[in-house]
Amino acid sequence: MTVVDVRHLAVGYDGREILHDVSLAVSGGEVVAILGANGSGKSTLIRTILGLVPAARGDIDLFGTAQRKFRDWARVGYVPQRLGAGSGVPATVGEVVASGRLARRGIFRPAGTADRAAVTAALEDVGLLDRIADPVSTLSGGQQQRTLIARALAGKPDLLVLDEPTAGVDAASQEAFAAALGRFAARGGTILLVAHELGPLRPLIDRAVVVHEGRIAHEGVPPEPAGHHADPGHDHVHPHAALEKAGICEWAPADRMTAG
Ligand SMILES: Nc1ncnc2c1ncn2[C@@H]1O[C@H](COP(=O)(O)OP(=O)(O)OP(=O)(O)O)[C@@H](O)[C@H]1O
Repeated sequence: MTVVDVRHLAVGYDGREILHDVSLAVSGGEVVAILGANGSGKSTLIRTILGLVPAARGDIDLFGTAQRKFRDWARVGYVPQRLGAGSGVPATVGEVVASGRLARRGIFRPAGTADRAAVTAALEDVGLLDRIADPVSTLSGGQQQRTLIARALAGKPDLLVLDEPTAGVDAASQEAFAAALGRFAARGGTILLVAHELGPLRPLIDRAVVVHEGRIAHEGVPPEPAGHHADPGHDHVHPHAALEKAGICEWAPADRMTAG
């Protein structure tokens, strides 16, 4: 079953077109990474898929239903770029994760046993159960990101959409994050994620889609790990030239890899 089907999508802001004729299909159980340089339109693509940004042209289907008629949003979990450092959110980790249950239970019905169990399981999954009562503001950036994935997992979605989940996140959190996503994928979940660098997520990725200047420039296996490109005999003439052009080859100097 095709979980996300995007056809000939064009999107713009204030009359300036950002995405031009983008088509992308994600099958059930697939893990797809959207790669590309800063400003290429990756976030715009997933935000349009989620209905957060209107499309100028083209069609989007979710789980076989036209997005404008789609109502089953509980099947979709979204992990945004980050909570925002110093946003002063007074909520506890447990409350943030519990908010991921709202689409499942409805705002006016109190949380039940299933909701509490889902919150506990999701926090356990990302290794933060011991922080359930702590204010999120006391967590590190990486732990806050893990709280956001726990919030999405608590809703028991079939599709997880993540925007740069590991950008600027400490190594321990990246590993915990990758493990939680791996378990979600192993249960048959579908993942669509935006990334600059795949890092520990690489083994999970079935397919990489490279967005360059608002178009899909390349689609296929994820780019080679840094070690291969760092080989002194490596002449940089390789099938991933499109990736290099898009500025996302992972061996690129760090100063060209500014996090978005
Ligand atoms: N709400 C908005 N209003 C106007 N322009 C926007 C808006 N959001 C994004 N843009 C512009 O659209 C272009 C694509 O942005 P987008 O965030 O989709 O890129 P990206 O590939 O996700 O970049 P990054 O890796 O930096 O997050 C950029 O030029 C950006 O400035």
